[in-house]
Amino acid sequence: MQTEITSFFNKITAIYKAQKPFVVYRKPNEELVSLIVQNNTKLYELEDYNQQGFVFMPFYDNGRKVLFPAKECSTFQTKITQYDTLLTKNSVVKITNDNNFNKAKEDHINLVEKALKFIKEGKSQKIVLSRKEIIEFSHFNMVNTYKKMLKNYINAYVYIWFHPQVGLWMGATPERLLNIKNNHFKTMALAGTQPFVNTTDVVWKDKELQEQQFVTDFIINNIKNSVDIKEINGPYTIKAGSLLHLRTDISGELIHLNMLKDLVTALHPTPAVCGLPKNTAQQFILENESYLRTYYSGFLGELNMHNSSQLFVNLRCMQIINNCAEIFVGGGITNESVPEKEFEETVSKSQIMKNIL
Ligand SMILES: C=C(O[C@H]1C=CC=C(C(=O)O)[C@@H]1O)C(=O)O
Repeated sequence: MQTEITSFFNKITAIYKAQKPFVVYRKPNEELVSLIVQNNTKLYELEDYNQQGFVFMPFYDNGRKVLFPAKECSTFQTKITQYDTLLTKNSVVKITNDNNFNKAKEDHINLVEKALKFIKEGKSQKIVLSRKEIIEFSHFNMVNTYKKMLKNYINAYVYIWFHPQVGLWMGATPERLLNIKNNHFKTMALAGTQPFVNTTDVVWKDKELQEQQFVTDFIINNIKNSVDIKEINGPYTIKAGSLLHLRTDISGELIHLNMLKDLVTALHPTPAVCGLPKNTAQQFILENESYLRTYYSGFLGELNMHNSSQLFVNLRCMQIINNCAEIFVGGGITNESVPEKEFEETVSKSQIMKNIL
């Protein structure tokens, strides 16, 4: 078993060295780790939602929607039950210096204040604002970093995704966008954050309860005419690394089978990563965040594979560029937000990625 796992990880290293497009992923609370390797280096763009394969989708509609088509790919799988035996050698990390930290703090607080003014003028109810933190390291070991992510974030969707024309992304996301199997669907509203301190039995403030309710209401309102919602369960507290979030599960049945595109369009981007109203918030983000999100807060996953589609929102993620990790972190701003606290929340979120580097 151990040799099988070792050769699985050696394969990933070899494929990356050969610069072939690939994705390796493990779904939340599962043992199976899947590796999909595209047999050529072409960049295929998703043309319609009936295609089969693995999608990597941007936050903005104008970004490249990448598909690893099933018919151009080979799949390998392994089961990992014992995480303790996985090697966890450290990468050597240089921590960002204080000047960068202070500048990042000032910039983020200014951005949150601008959004707060916009919200208080009645132009929006919620805007999710993010920033990019750059960590420089002298040595990076992709596979060991991934092993640490697998081990530490059992209830997350943990992946590495690579295409030579797009780059190398890694993440451990707690948020499912959509799961469709036959005529059943499930999705979730995930928002609100506080640090995990020994217990999940915590009290949530009105700000977090409201920002999460915005997401639940948005999802229900946007899908209720095209699906039969059978169950709404929540909000309840979940642990994601060193943080807690509020989550509501929403599931039910599709009215007809060919609904994937309609549902994805109705859901993405939810107010968990964008805001309300959707277009106003997205415009605000585009005009005011000082960088382009590209694939952060987009989504990824299996499309029409094994009779199901399982898509996850790309959060708690980073892009590796040369000897740097660019870590993407954001949080929901409502009229009750305190700018300094919002910055601290992004610091806690980036720590989740830093812990495994
Ligand atoms: C936008 C992010 O998180 C979302 C998911 C959970 C909690 C969130 C929050 O409390 O703001 C965000 O909506 C991120 O991690 O970058």
